[in-house]
Amino acid sequence: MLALGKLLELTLAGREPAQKIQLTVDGVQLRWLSEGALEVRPPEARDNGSDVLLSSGIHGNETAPIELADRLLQGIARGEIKPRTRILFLFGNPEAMRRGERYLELDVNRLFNGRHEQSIGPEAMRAAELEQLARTFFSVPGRSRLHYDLHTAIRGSKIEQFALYPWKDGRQHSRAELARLRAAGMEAVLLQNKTSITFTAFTYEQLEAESFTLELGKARPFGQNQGVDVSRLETRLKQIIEGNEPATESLDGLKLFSVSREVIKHSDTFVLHLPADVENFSELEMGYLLAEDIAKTRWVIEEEGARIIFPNPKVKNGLRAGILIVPTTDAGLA
Ligand SMILES: O=C(O)CCC(=O)N[C@@H](CCC(=O)O)C(=O)O
Ligand SMILES: [Zn+2]
Repeated sequence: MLALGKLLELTLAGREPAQKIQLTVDGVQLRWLSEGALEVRPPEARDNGSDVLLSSGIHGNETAPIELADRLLQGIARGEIKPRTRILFLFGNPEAMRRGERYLELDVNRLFNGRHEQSIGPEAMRAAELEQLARTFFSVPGRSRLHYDLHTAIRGSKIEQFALYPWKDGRQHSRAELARLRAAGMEAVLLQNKTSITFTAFTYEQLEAESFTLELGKARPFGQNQGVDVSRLETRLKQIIEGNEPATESLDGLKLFSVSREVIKHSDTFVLHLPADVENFSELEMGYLLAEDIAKTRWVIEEEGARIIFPNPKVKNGLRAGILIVPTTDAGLA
């Protein structure tokens, strides 16, 4: 096995490889770019013109996606997976991965689209570096661009695997990409309707990639992910990488949601009226008092069919403490 196929091992050990470029037996180039960052380039004759960014470990304790990326990269390094796409593997927050924590001081996934410029510290610098790595990778004109940012969630979920699709003014969400996600095992997609400061929002809004945050189950430590079934996603990713993806147009069984409101925590007096173990996608009744904050701010459910995802009263002031979502249709898809 090539040393660069062990990017995860290198990253967890905080080591730089002696050799930065290696070739697999069938001529695939692996190039180490920076800590937790490696580019895969197929031989020119095999290149199908697609660029795929696979990020994981943006939150250091979300290990199932990191292990999935590691398996794919090892398969490539051993010559078992034969890529026809360029691929950029990124482990988002190496120091948090080493410590088994979501983040150290700042949530990296709230520092994109320029937000890192308003902060200091290692995570702000890492977000800037990730933006630069993604910008360089997606700078070749005329190629298709796909970004999957792989996560697991803090809590259990009534819908286990789902995607979040960023938004940009004047750009329509793609039905073909949703069909691809359905085939990869996603059960629901949340269609965003405003700009954001996450990694996928950056690559979608600024780099013209088709970008998705994928939630794959509940976050657990390394080696304890038997309960997170990524088999359908893994199969689809291999097919995308090898350029032999079966055609699919079906959205059958895929639930679509849109954002009704983001619940923003404004002060330390913020209170969320939900049990600590509430699951993502839990339904909330009309009239339910969801949260209270400074200056008698009240969040009362006014939407028919409302559900909550990512409820988290512990976020820093000014950040999202949950998303209220409602069912939507496929009417706006391109
Ligand atoms: O379980 C949670 O509360 C958070 C899980 C997670 O990390 N989700 C991502 C979603 C990113 C997006 O909105 O596209 C995050 O919160 O960063
Ligand atoms: Zn995450």
